Amino acid sequence: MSDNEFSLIDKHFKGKGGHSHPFTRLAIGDDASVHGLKDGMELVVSTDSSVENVHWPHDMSLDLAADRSVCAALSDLAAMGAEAIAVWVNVMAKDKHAVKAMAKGVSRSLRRYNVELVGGDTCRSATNALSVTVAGQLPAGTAMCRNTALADDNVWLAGRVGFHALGLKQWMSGDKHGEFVHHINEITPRLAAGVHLREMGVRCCLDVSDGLLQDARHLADASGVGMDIEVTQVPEWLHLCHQVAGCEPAFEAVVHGGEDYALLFTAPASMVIPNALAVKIGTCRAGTGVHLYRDGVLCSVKKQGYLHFE
Ligand SMILES: Nc1ncnc2c1ncn2[C@@H]1O[C@H](COP(=O)(O)OP(=O)(O)OP(=O)(O)O)[C@@H](O)[C@H]1O
Ligand SMILES: Cc1ncc(C[n+]2csc(CCOP(=O)(O)O)c2C)c(N)n1
Ligand SMILES: [Mg+2]
Repeated sequence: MSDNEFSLIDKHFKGKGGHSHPFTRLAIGDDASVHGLKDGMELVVSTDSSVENVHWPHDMSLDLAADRSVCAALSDLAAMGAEAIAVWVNVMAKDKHAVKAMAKGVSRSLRRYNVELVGGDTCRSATNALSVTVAGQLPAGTAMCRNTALADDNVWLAGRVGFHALGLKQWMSGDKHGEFVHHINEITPRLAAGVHLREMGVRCCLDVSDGLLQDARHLADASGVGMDIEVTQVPEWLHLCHQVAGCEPAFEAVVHGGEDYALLFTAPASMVIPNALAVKIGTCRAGTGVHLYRDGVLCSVKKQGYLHFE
């Protein structure tokens, strides 16, 4: 008998994620999943869509695209400092081959981070796409939010920026084996770093999906502070300048390139952050707006980061 959506779900999704978490009482198979949190814990939920030709190039393999989509969604849990505990994946596919390919990437990514697939939906669609809902938990009152930066905080970055954008540029220009291309295949949700930062007492964080400047503005605006960032302090700045033939394209990628999913966070100057975890790239100040400096010189930046409807 040929596959229909029910046999596809049984074969390719049921039991294909990471291990079950005590949070989940009922997973795939019923009308809904059932969950319960321990006293003193809070539930953190986020949802994220990825669409072919918008979030990944049409000539990228669908299992990699699905892997990336799950990781991008998990990154929002990392940004909140939550432990990932369950994922729901809606798969919208042009045909059953696409379902199988996307299921492979979903399974691989969830096993990598050992998060259970507890439900989802599978349907035919004019365009291949995924919508990924993620749930996490953390001790009540400890979530790292965007609106809690203070005027004297330092600004830190855990992870790299610019690499994904440079990889995408190479891929789109036909250079499928360019030195940066592998960065578009491997989105890393910084889950362990997020939990570590939250446990250290960090309270203000977001993940950089749309570009350093745009996301820094989100954090600064939400907190009602200004921010000064020294762009040359981002990890591997000089490497980027050398590898992409100059600091101009490196600046463009670092400032506006999204999808590296580094964690941008602020912390009081008294808080010691290990070098292995993050680098200091700036400071908050009273006022508004994000000022970018390059070797101490204020830069005038007109462009925005990634915007869906521009
Ligand atoms: N259609 C919608 N309905 C309700 N809330 C929405 C909708 N779209 C976005 N939001 C909310 O707006 C806020 C910002 O959404 P956005 O997708 O920009 O999140 P982000 O974490 O900044 O970016 P990313 O999704 O790239 O991680 C989130 O709280 C999100 O839940
Ligand atoms: C084919 C193709 N074109 C452009 C991009 C770049 N891109 C798409 S969405 C996004 C921001 C994050 O998404 P969201 O804000 O929806 O979470 C970025 C930087 C890509 N990855 N693939
Ligand atoms: Mg986010």
